Amino acid sequence: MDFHSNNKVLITGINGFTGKYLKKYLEELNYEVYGLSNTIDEKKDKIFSCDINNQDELNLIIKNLQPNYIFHLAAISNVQHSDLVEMYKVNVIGTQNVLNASLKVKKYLKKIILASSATVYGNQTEKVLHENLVPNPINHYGISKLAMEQIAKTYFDELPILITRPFNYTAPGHSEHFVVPKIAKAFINNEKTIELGNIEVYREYNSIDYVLRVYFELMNSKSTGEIVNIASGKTHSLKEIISIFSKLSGHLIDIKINPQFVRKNEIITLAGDIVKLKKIIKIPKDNNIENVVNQFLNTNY
Ligand SMILES: C[C@H]1O[C@H](OP(=O)(O)OP(=O)(O)OC[C@H]2O[C@@H](n3cnc4c(=O)[nH]c(N)nc43)[C@H](O)[C@@H]2O)[C@@H](O)[C@@H](O)C1=O
Repeated sequence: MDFHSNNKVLITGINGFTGKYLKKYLEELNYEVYGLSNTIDEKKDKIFSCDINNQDELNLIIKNLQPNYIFHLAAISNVQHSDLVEMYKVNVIGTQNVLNASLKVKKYLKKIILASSATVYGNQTEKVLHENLVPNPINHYGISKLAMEQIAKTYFDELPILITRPFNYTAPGHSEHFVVPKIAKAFINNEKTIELGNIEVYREYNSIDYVLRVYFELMNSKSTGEIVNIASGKTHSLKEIISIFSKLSGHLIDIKINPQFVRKNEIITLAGDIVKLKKIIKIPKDNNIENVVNQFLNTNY
């Protein structure tokens, strides 16, 4: 008789921003959560030290673990990351390695969720981005994520893969390489000025609770062999974000434009269409920009 548990989850990049939140969320729902991390030297509890660019190491861990679900979150996620070789190696080849290793345990697997990115769309004429648009990435990060998607599609016949395209989301614990945590830190430290790049840019800044809930629902949905946005469709300009921080903190800040932070290849708007997502899952309600800002303001930096 097979005593395999059925609720074993493996998260790659478990010590990253989303990985840490997802681990906690799934453990609270009684899933058995394991992880891979390249930021630890040796195995600690259920977290294995593993570089996804080491195929042999990956094969061994995944083969022994026999997970039922895999969330592949390990990636270079900073759009401006300067080491392009590393970016392509981790985002593209790393994904191929995870999928290769997954083939060895495919009889146990119910779902592999891949975190691609909304940046694969680039700048489009459509205001709201739906999954049938032809991707048009304009930076290496988006290109690496599109390459990752294309590779994943070649495994669709063999593995239960769902490719997700998360739009921007943030929460405390997110690196200050990203704009909202950077703004939050300036407000919390009562700084007089903040230096930013392009501020006439529009992004969704979804809450982590929203994204975790969507991931969970997708993991338990029947959907595989396709691509779906993790989006809300609600965008905010950076000016608006600053004014929400001002309103909720009672603190005013001057914005200085620093050319160092101005991106040449800029995506002006990333607003996701949620029609397809809605067909697969029930959209969670808890997604409000003021709650996102308050989460930051209530955190010590
Ligand atoms: C969907 C996508 O979402 C994220 O990528 P991102 O949109 O590049 O995120 P961000 O927070 O770095 O920039 C947001 C906007 O804000 C502008 N901006 C202005 N001034 C500063 C500034 O000073 N710093 C930063 N970081 N951005 C600035 C910047 O030019 C951009 O227009 C990642 O999670 C990525 O992994 C992902 O998949």
